[in-house]
Amino acid sequence: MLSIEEAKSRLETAGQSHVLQFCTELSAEERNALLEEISQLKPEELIEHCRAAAEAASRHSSADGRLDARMKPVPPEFIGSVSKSDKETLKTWGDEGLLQISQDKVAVLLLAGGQGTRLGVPYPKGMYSVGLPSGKTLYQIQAERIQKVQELANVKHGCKCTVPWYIMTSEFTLGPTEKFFKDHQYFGLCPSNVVMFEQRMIPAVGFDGKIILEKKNKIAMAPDGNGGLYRALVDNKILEDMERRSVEYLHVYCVDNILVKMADPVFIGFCVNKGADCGAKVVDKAYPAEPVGVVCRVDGVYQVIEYSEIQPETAELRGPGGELLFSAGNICNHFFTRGFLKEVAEKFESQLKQHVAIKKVPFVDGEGNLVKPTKPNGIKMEKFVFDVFQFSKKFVAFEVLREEEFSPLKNADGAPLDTPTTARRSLLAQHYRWALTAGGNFLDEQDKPIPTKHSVTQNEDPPAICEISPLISYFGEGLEKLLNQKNLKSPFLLDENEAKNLVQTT
Ligand SMILES: CC(=O)N[C@H]1[C@@H](OP(=O)(O)OP(=O)(O)OC[C@H]2O[C@@H](n3ccc(=O)[nH]c3=O)[C@H](O)[C@@H]2O)O[C@H](CO)[C@@H](O)[C@@H]1O
Repeated sequence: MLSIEEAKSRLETAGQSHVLQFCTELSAEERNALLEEISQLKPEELIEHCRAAAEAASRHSSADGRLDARMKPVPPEFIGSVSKSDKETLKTWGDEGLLQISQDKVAVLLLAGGQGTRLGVPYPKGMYSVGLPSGKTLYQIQAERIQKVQELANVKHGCKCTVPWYIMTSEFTLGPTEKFFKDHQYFGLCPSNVVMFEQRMIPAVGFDGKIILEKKNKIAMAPDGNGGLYRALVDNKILEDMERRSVEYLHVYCVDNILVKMADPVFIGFCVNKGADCGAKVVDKAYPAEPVGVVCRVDGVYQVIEYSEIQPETAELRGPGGELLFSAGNICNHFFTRGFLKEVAEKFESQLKQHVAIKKVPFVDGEGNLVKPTKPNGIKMEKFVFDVFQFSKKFVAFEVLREEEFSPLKNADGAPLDTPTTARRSLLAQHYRWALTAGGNFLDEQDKPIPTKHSVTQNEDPPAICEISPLISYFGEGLEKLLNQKNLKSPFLLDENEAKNLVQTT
């Protein structure tokens, strides 16, 4: 640990002496906590960080840094598409993906270091349960999809493969996430195949370039954005771990999409077949202001322009047929080869753009009183996971169906969109469709047939409640032998026990 003198000189060099202004009032324990935080901050990096933050904030308010004028849509022929591909092609990609999975070459990597401020729960988002009949949390659903995709590859190729699960956490999420997994016996996965690691935290800075103190002995720190992944991979020697396990392909995804297809064989197979080193799943944007980034080209280079950084006029632009010009909505599902990640981590990480968020950051004033600002007073700097696309030698985009693959949980119930209710409904609507396609008939509590509805929106519950465990079906496969011509009483929960019952009654 640093001594007070060392901390003083470090902070003086960086022009941040005020961080120790309450030092004499602190207990030994409180002082040590502050010294520990200061010891994490390297003086050169700190100087650069505070300078860049203040500069970025002044640029932020001007229009200079905007890319809108240079944005071009991704040409349609460069986007692979689920809806525009025939069954045979989709099967070829899916088979390729399962082959790679069977050879232990595929891993998933979850970005779970965010604070989930909009949802407003005091624990990591993955621990959230959206109120499904099974009560499953997002983490449990994801874990079970990993088990199922392993099983699909095992059955097809007669192997016993592993899809390791890397989970990037932050100071906010590591402890509770670890505990949650332990308390739930890793949801049936082998603990050694679930690798949690922590991203870095960086200080929030005021408009004057000074670090903000959130308590007398605590710097206001925030995770360095999901693009902090690349530094975290190096800090925690994750690329070496991947190499040891012979992992070549990574499916990187964000925590809150209840429909996420873990290690999606079709996406992996598509990217591998195209020889891509980097790829992104996209959906057609639902409406111009939808809070999703758009995949586009700027000066011929692929990149995502985040929803917070695009002008509303640009988002509204339409093509000749009335369709949105920038319609390739980023769903934060990325494909990377290990080789590409290594190159980024070794050569390009320092070139990643710093994105600026101007926020209200609670702080202690000169007298030590806690102030909750009513106006934004602080700058948080973040890197974004997709900012590495520009370094790709072969980038591909893959358009998937929203109703099958994207329903994010961002807001608390009461908000119009992306809530626990919309997430639950999306999953139940999907399982309802799968059950109907498999030939099931739904009955109500009085054993009366429930009329079929072929299109269910996010604003309503499906006419019958049906939840299918990921351990039974990954993308709707294998249900016909269980459900064809069966009467299913709503609410119907198809888990392993129910599957056994159904087999016995066939
Ligand atoms: C920067 C980024 O990817 N933005 C995408 C993200 O936006 P959005 O603004 O929704 O991004 P979130 O803040 O939810 O973060 C996305 C993911 O990154 C994780 N996270 C975030 C911050 C951090 O420091 N560490 C960390 O691991 C979060 O836990 C989450 O799993 O998802 C949308 C789809 O739902 C996309 O359209 C956006 O383009």
